[in-house]
Amino acid sequence: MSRRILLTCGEPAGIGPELAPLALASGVDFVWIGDPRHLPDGTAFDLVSAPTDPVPAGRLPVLAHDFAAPATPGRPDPANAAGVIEVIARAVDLLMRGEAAGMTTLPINKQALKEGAGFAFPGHTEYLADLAGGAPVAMMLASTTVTPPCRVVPATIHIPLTQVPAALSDQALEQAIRITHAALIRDFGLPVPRIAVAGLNPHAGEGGTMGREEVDRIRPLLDRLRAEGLDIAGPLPADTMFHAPARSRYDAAICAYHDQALIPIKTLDFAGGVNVTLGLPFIRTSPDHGTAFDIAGTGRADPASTIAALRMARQMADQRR
Ligand SMILES: NC(=O)C1=CN([C@@H]2O[C@H](COP(=O)(O)OP(=O)(O)OC[C@H]3O[C@@H](n4cnc5c(N)ncnc54)[C@H](O)[C@@H]3O)[C@@H](O)[C@H]2O)C=CC1
Ligand SMILES: NCC(=O)COP(=O)(O)O
Repeated sequence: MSRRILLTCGEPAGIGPELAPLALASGVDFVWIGDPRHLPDGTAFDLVSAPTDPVPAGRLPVLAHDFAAPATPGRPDPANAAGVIEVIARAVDLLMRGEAAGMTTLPINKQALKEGAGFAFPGHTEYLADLAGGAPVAMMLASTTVTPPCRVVPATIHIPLTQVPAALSDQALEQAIRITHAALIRDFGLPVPRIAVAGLNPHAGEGGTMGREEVDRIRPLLDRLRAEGLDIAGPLPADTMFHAPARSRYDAAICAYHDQALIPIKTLDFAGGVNVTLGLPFIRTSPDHGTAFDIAGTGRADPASTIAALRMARQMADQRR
Protein backbone atom coordinates (compact mmCIF):
# COMPACT_ATOMS: atom_id res chain seq x y z
CA MET A 1 0.00 0.00 0.00
CA SER A 2 1.40 3.46 -0.87
CA ARG A 3 1.71 5.93 1.96
CA ARG A 4 -1.41 7.96 2.70
CA ILE A 5 -2.13 11.67 2.50
CA LEU A 6 -2.73 13.32 5.89
CA LEU A 7 -5.82 15.56 6.10
CA THR A 8 -5.50 18.01 8.99
CA CYS A 9 -8.76 19.05 10.67
CA GLY A 10 -8.32 22.84 10.57
CA GLU A 11 -10.72 25.01 12.57
CA PRO A 12 -13.29 22.70 14.23
CA ALA A 13 -15.96 25.43 14.17
CA GLY A 14 -15.62 25.85 10.40
CA ILE A 15 -16.68 23.57 7.56
CA GLY A 16 -13.58 21.34 7.94
CA PRO A 17 -15.20 18.59 10.03
CA GLU A 18 -18.08 18.12 7.58
CA LEU A 19 -15.71 18.15 4.58
CA ALA A 20 -13.63 15.25 5.93
CA PRO A 21 -16.17 12.44 5.38
CA LEU A 22 -17.35 14.04 2.10
CA ALA A 23 -13.74 13.92 0.87
CA LEU A 24 -13.88 10.11 0.79
CA ALA A 25 -15.51 10.65 -2.63
CA SER A 26 -12.06 11.72 -3.89
CA GLY A 27 -10.97 8.09 -4.07
CA VAL A 28 -7.68 9.21 -2.49
CA ASP A 29 -6.41 7.14 0.43
CA PHE A 30 -6.11 9.63 3.30
CA VAL A 31 -6.27 9.73 7.08
CA TRP A 32 -7.93 12.61 8.94
CA ILE A 33 -6.16 14.00 12.01
CA GLY A 34 -8.50 15.61 14.52
CA ASP A 35 -10.86 15.12 17.42
CA PRO A 36 -13.62 12.60 16.50
CA ARG A 37 -16.06 14.58 18.69
CA HIS A 38 -15.91 17.34 16.05
CA LEU A 39 -17.11 15.13 13.19
CA PRO A 40 -20.78 15.39 12.17
CA ASP A 41 -23.10 13.00 13.99
CA GLY A 42 -23.32 9.66 12.25
CA THR A 43 -19.92 9.86 10.53
CA ALA A 44 -18.65 6.35 9.83
CA PHE A 45 -15.07 6.39 11.04
CA ASP A 46 -12.42 4.05 12.43
CA LEU A 47 -9.63 5.06 14.79
CA VAL A 48 -6.13 4.18 13.62
CA SER A 49 -2.95 4.33 15.64
CA ALA A 50 -0.63 4.94 12.67
CA PRO A 51 -1.24 6.60 9.27
CA THR A 52 -0.74 3.28 7.50
CA ASP A 53 -3.31 1.24 9.48
CA PRO A 54 -5.98 -0.16 7.14
CA VAL A 55 -9.70 0.55 7.52
CA PRO A 56 -12.67 -0.90 5.58
CA ALA A 57 -13.63 0.93 2.37
CA GLY A 58 -16.05 3.81 2.83
CA ARG A 59 -15.05 4.54 6.41
CA LEU A 60 -13.02 7.58 7.47
CA PRO A 61 -9.63 6.66 9.00
CA VAL A 62 -9.09 8.93 12.02
CA LEU A 63 -5.82 9.57 13.82
CA ALA A 64 -7.30 10.97 17.01
CA HIS A 65 -6.02 14.21 18.49
CA ASP A 66 -7.59 15.37 21.75
CA PHE A 67 -8.91 18.93 21.77
CA ALA A 68 -9.86 20.90 24.86
CA ALA A 69 -13.52 21.40 23.93
CA PRO A 70 -16.32 20.26 21.63
CA ALA A 71 -17.04 22.47 18.61
CA THR A 72 -19.96 24.79 17.89
CA PRO A 73 -20.32 25.49 14.14
CA GLY A 74 -19.63 29.12 13.31
CA ARG A 75 -18.26 29.99 16.76
CA PRO A 76 -14.54 29.26 17.20
CA ASP A 77 -13.60 28.43 20.79
CA PRO A 78 -10.26 29.91 21.94
CA ALA A 79 -9.73 26.73 23.98
CA ASN A 80 -9.39 24.73 20.75
CA ALA A 81 -6.80 26.98 19.09
CA ALA A 82 -3.83 25.06 20.49
CA GLY A 83 -5.25 21.78 19.17
CA VAL A 84 -5.54 23.18 15.64
CA ILE A 85 -1.89 24.23 15.67
CA GLU A 86 -0.74 20.92 17.22
CA VAL A 87 -2.47 18.90 14.50
CA ILE A 88 -0.57 20.76 11.77
CA ALA A 89 2.72 20.22 13.60
CA ARG A 90 1.88 16.54 14.14
CA ALA A 91 1.26 16.05 10.42
CA VAL A 92 4.58 17.67 9.57
CA ASP A 93 6.34 15.44 12.09
CA LEU A 94 4.79 12.34 10.49
CA LEU A 95 5.81 13.57 7.03
CA MET A 96 9.37 14.30 8.12
CA ARG A 97 9.55 10.75 9.47
CA GLY A 98 8.39 9.39 6.12
CA GLU A 99 5.11 7.97 7.45
CA ALA A 100 2.88 9.70 4.90
CA ALA A 101 3.08 10.87 1.29
CA GLY A 102 1.85 14.44 1.77
CA MET A 103 -0.58 16.65 3.64
CA THR A 104 -3.78 18.43 2.75
CA THR A 105 -4.85 21.06 5.25
CA LEU A 106 -8.43 22.02 5.99
CA PRO A 107 -8.88 25.75 6.64
CA ILE A 108 -7.85 27.56 9.77
CA ASN A 109 -9.09 30.89 11.09
CA LYS A 110 -5.98 32.94 11.62
CA GLN A 111 -7.66 35.39 13.98
CA ALA A 112 -8.99 32.58 16.20
CA LEU A 113 -5.54 31.01 16.43
CA LYS A 114 -3.89 34.31 17.22
CA GLU A 115 -6.40 35.21 19.91
CA GLY A 116 -6.69 31.70 21.36
CA ALA A 117 -3.08 30.54 21.27
CA GLY A 118 -0.88 33.47 20.21
CA PHE A 119 -0.31 31.94 16.76
CA ALA A 120 2.45 34.10 15.32
CA PHE A 121 2.06 33.27 11.63
CA PRO A 122 -0.21 34.77 8.95
CA GLY A 123 -1.21 31.29 7.78
CA HIS A 124 -0.24 27.67 7.14
CA THR A 125 2.28 28.71 4.51
CA GLU A 126 4.53 30.59 6.88
CA TYR A 127 4.00 28.12 9.76
CA LEU A 128 4.91 25.15 7.57
CA ALA A 129 8.02 26.97 6.32
CA ASP A 130 9.01 27.54 9.94
CA LEU A 131 8.38 23.89 10.89
CA ALA A 132 10.52 22.89 7.93
CA GLY A 133 13.45 24.86 9.35
CA GLY A 134 12.88 28.15 7.58
CA ALA A 135 12.58 26.83 4.03
CA PRO A 136 12.00 29.56 1.40
CA VAL A 137 8.48 28.91 0.14
CA ALA A 138 5.90 30.26 -2.29
CA MET A 139 2.10 30.01 -2.29
CA MET A 140 0.59 28.71 -5.51
CA LEU A 141 -3.14 28.59 -6.25
CA ALA A 142 -3.86 26.19 -9.09
CA SER A 143 -7.09 25.55 -10.95
CA THR A 144 -8.18 22.00 -11.73
CA THR A 145 -11.29 22.46 -13.89
CA VAL A 146 -10.44 25.22 -16.37
CA THR A 147 -8.48 25.07 -19.63
CA PRO A 148 -5.89 26.47 -20.06
CA PRO A 149 -5.10 26.10 -16.36
CA CYS A 150 -4.79 29.12 -14.12
CA ARG A 151 -1.80 28.89 -11.76
CA VAL A 152 -0.88 31.96 -9.76
CA VAL A 153 1.86 32.71 -7.23
CA PRO A 154 1.73 35.95 -5.22
CA ALA A 155 5.29 37.20 -4.59
CA THR A 156 4.03 38.99 -1.47
CA ILE A 157 1.29 37.33 0.58
CA HIS A 158 -0.55 38.39 3.73
CA ILE A 159 0.59 41.97 4.20
CA PRO A 160 -1.24 45.30 4.01
CA LEU A 161 -1.44 46.72 0.50
CA THR A 162 0.51 49.82 1.57
CA GLN A 163 3.53 47.59 2.30
CA VAL A 164 3.53 45.79 -1.06
CA PRO A 165 5.82 48.08 -3.13
CA ALA A 166 8.62 47.83 -0.55
CA ALA A 167 8.09 44.11 0.07
CA LEU A 168 8.18 43.35 -3.65
CA SER A 169 11.97 43.39 -3.59
CA ASP A 170 14.22 41.86 -6.24
CA GLN A 171 14.95 39.10 -3.75
CA ALA A 172 11.25 38.33 -3.09
CA LEU A 173 10.39 38.30 -6.77
CA GLU A 174 13.41 36.23 -7.78
CA GLN A 175 12.67 33.73 -5.00
CA ALA A 176 9.05 33.33 -6.10
CA ILE A 177 10.14 32.83 -9.71
CA ARG A 178 12.86 30.28 -8.93
CA ILE A 179 10.71 28.26 -6.49
CA THR A 180 7.85 28.20 -9.00
CA HIS A 181 10.15 27.21 -11.86
CA ALA A 182 11.58 24.27 -9.85
CA ALA A 183 8.13 23.12 -8.68
CA LEU A 184 6.64 23.17 -12.18
CA ILE A 185 9.39 20.78 -13.23
CA ARG A 186 9.38 18.55 -10.14
CA ASP A 187 5.73 18.44 -9.14
CA PHE A 188 3.79 19.34 -12.28
CA GLY A 189 5.89 17.42 -14.82
CA LEU A 190 6.59 20.45 -17.02
CA PRO A 191 10.21 20.12 -18.21
CA VAL A 192 10.50 23.65 -19.64
CA PRO A 193 8.20 25.89 -17.59
CA ARG A 194 6.89 29.14 -19.07
CA ILE A 195 6.46 31.85 -16.46
CA ALA A 196 4.65 35.17 -16.77
CA VAL A 197 5.30 38.00 -14.33
CA ALA A 198 2.69 40.66 -13.63
CA GLY A 199 3.57 44.30 -13.17
CA LEU A 200 2.73 46.10 -9.95
CA ASN A 201 1.14 49.20 -11.45
CA PRO A 202 -1.76 49.74 -13.89
CA HIS A 203 -0.66 48.88 -17.45
CA ALA A 204 2.58 47.52 -15.93
CA GLY A 205 3.60 51.13 -15.38
CA GLU A 206 3.18 52.15 -19.05
CA GLY A 207 6.83 53.02 -19.60
CA GLY A 208 7.21 54.65 -16.21
CA THR A 209 4.28 57.03 -16.57
CA MET A 210 2.14 55.16 -14.00
CA GLY A 211 4.83 53.99 -11.59
CA ARG A 212 8.50 53.14 -12.02
CA GLU A 213 8.84 49.74 -10.30
CA GLU A 214 8.61 47.92 -13.61
CA VAL A 215 11.27 50.06 -15.35
CA ASP A 216 13.65 50.40 -12.43
CA ARG A 217 13.46 46.96 -10.79
CA ILE A 218 11.23 44.31 -12.32
CA ARG A 219 12.36 44.43 -15.95
CA PRO A 220 16.11 44.37 -15.12
CA LEU A 221 15.54 41.33 -12.88
CA LEU A 222 13.56 39.51 -15.57
CA ASP A 223 16.21 40.36 -18.20
CA ARG A 224 18.86 38.81 -15.96
CA LEU A 225 16.82 35.62 -15.47
CA ARG A 226 16.05 35.43 -19.20
CA ALA A 227 19.79 35.66 -19.88
CA GLU A 228 20.16 32.53 -17.74
CA GLY A 229 17.75 30.74 -20.07
CA LEU A 230 14.50 30.91 -18.10
CA ASP A 231 11.36 31.33 -20.24
CA ILE A 232 9.85 34.44 -18.66
CA ALA A 233 7.36 36.95 -20.08
CA GLY A 234 6.77 40.31 -18.48
CA PRO A 235 6.30 42.47 -16.65
CA LEU A 236 2.77 42.20 -18.09
CA PRO A 237 -0.29 44.37 -17.39
CA ALA A 238 -2.20 42.26 -14.83
CA ASP A 239 -5.65 43.10 -16.18
CA THR A 240 -5.05 41.37 -19.53
CA MET A 241 -3.10 38.29 -18.53
CA PHE A 242 -5.78 35.96 -17.14
CA HIS A 243 -8.25 35.40 -20.00
CA ALA A 244 -7.92 32.03 -21.75
CA PRO A 245 -5.76 33.02 -24.76
CA ALA A 246 -3.34 34.83 -22.42
CA ARG A 247 -3.16 31.84 -20.06
CA SER A 248 -2.32 29.54 -22.96
CA ARG A 249 1.02 31.36 -23.27
CA TYR A 250 2.36 30.48 -19.80
CA ASP A 251 2.26 27.75 -17.14
CA ALA A 252 2.23 29.96 -14.04
CA ALA A 253 1.82 33.66 -13.31
CA ILE A 254 3.90 35.39 -10.64
CA CYS A 255 1.85 38.23 -9.19
CA ALA A 256 2.83 41.25 -7.16
CA TYR A 257 0.36 40.82 -4.32
CA HIS A 258 -2.33 38.57 -2.84
CA ASP A 259 -5.49 39.82 -4.53
CA GLN A 260 -3.86 40.28 -7.94
CA ALA A 261 -3.25 36.52 -7.84
CA LEU A 262 -6.23 35.17 -5.96
CA ILE A 263 -9.05 37.11 -7.62
CA PRO A 264 -8.52 35.49 -11.05
CA ILE A 265 -8.16 31.94 -9.73
CA LYS A 266 -11.11 32.18 -7.33
CA THR A 267 -13.25 33.75 -10.06
CA LEU A 268 -12.34 31.14 -12.65
CA ASP A 269 -12.34 28.06 -10.41
CA PHE A 270 -13.53 28.66 -6.84
CA ALA A 271 -14.83 25.10 -6.54
CA GLY A 272 -11.78 23.43 -8.03
CA GLY A 273 -8.98 25.71 -6.89
CA VAL A 274 -6.11 24.22 -4.89
CA ASN A 275 -3.56 25.98 -2.73
CA VAL A 276 -0.08 24.41 -2.91
CA THR A 277 2.92 25.41 -0.82
CA LEU A 278 5.96 25.25 -3.08
CA GLY A 279 9.48 24.85 -1.74
CA LEU A 280 8.77 22.66 1.30
CA PRO A 281 10.62 19.37 1.78
CA PHE A 282 7.19 17.67 1.82
CA ILE A 283 3.96 18.01 -0.14
CA ARG A 284 1.21 20.33 1.13
CA THR A 285 -2.03 21.19 -0.61
CA SER A 286 -5.22 22.80 0.63
CA PRO A 287 -8.65 23.81 -0.63
CA ASP A 288 -8.63 27.43 -1.82
CA HIS A 289 -11.47 28.52 0.47
CA GLY A 290 -11.60 29.41 4.14
CA THR A 291 -13.55 28.31 7.21
CA ALA A 292 -16.92 29.51 5.86
CA PHE A 293 -18.39 30.13 9.33
CA ASP A 294 -21.59 31.44 7.69
CA ILE A 295 -22.53 27.95 6.47
CA ALA A 296 -20.69 25.70 8.95
CA GLY A 297 -22.90 22.90 10.22
CA THR A 298 -25.66 23.54 7.66
CA GLY A 299 -24.66 20.72 5.29
CA ARG A 300 -24.12 23.19 2.44
CA ALA A 301 -20.32 22.93 2.27
CA ASP A 302 -19.09 21.94 -1.19
CA PRO A 303 -16.23 19.37 -0.92
CA ALA A 304 -14.99 19.94 -4.51
CA SER A 305 -11.94 22.00 -3.59
CA THR A 306 -10.91 19.61 -0.81
CA ILE A 307 -11.31 16.67 -3.18
CA ALA A 308 -9.21 18.48 -5.78
CA ALA A 309 -6.57 19.26 -3.13
CA LEU A 310 -6.34 15.62 -2.04
CA ARG A 311 -6.06 14.46 -5.64
CA MET A 312 -3.36 17.02 -6.38
CA ALA A 313 -1.37 15.93 -3.32
CA ARG A 314 -1.60 12.33 -4.52
CA GLN A 315 -0.53 13.28 -8.07
CA MET A 316 2.40 15.29 -6.75
CA ALA A 317 3.50 12.39 -4.54
CA ASP A 318 3.30 10.01 -7.50
CA GLN A 319 5.16 12.51 -9.69
CA ARG A 320 8.02 12.64 -7.15
CA ARG A 321 8.37 8.86 -6.93
N1 LIG B 1 -5.91 27.69 3.92
C1 LIG B 1 -6.59 28.27 4.89
O1 LIG B 1 -6.50 27.87 6.04
C2 LIG B 1 -7.46 29.43 4.56
C3 LIG B 1 -8.09 30.06 5.59
N2 LIG B 1 -8.88 31.15 5.33
C4 LIG B 1 -9.51 31.78 6.50
O2 LIG B 1 -10.91 31.51 6.47
C5 LIG B 1 -11.56 32.54 7.18
C6 LIG B 1 -12.77 33.00 6.41
O3 LIG B 1 -12.35 33.59 5.20
P1 LIG B 1 -13.31 34.22 4.10
O4 LIG B 1 -12.57 35.29 3.43
O5 LIG B 1 -14.64 34.51 4.73
O6 LIG B 1 -13.48 33.11 3.00
P2 LIG B 1 -14.30 31.75 2.94
O7 LIG B 1 -13.72 31.01 1.80
O8 LIG B 1 -14.30 31.07 4.26
O9 LIG B 1 -15.79 32.16 2.60
C7 LIG B 1 -16.15 33.00 1.50
C8 LIG B 1 -17.55 32.64 1.02
O10 LIG B 1 -17.49 31.42 0.29
C9 LIG B 1 -18.34 30.44 0.87
N3 LIG B 1 -17.64 29.16 0.86
C10 LIG B 1 -16.35 28.95 1.18
N4 LIG B 1 -16.03 27.68 1.05
C11 LIG B 1 -17.16 27.04 0.65
C12 LIG B 1 -17.45 25.66 0.35
N5 LIG B 1 -16.54 24.68 0.42
N6 LIG B 1 -18.72 25.36 -0.03
C13 LIG B 1 -19.66 26.32 -0.14
N7 LIG B 1 -19.41 27.64 0.13
C14 LIG B 1 -18.18 27.98 0.52
C15 LIG B 1 -18.60 30.91 2.30
O11 LIG B 1 -19.81 30.40 2.78
C16 LIG B 1 -18.55 32.41 2.15
O12 LIG B 1 -19.82 32.89 1.76
C17 LIG B 1 -10.52 33.63 7.45
O13 LIG B 1 -10.08 33.49 8.78
C18 LIG B 1 -9.39 33.27 6.52
O14 LIG B 1 -8.14 33.67 7.01
C19 LIG B 1 -9.10 31.62 4.07
C20 LIG B 1 -8.50 31.00 3.01
C21 LIG B 1 -7.63 29.87 3.17
N1 LIG C 1 -5.73 33.66 1.02
C1 LIG C 1 -5.06 32.42 0.99
C2 LIG C 1 -4.85 31.92 2.34
O1 LIG C 1 -5.24 32.52 3.31
C3 LIG C 1 -4.14 30.65 2.47
O2 LIG C 1 -3.32 30.71 3.58
P1 LIG C 1 -2.49 29.48 4.10
O3 LIG C 1 -3.14 29.09 5.36
O4 LIG C 1 -2.53 28.42 3.06
O5 LIG C 1 -1.13 30.05 4.29
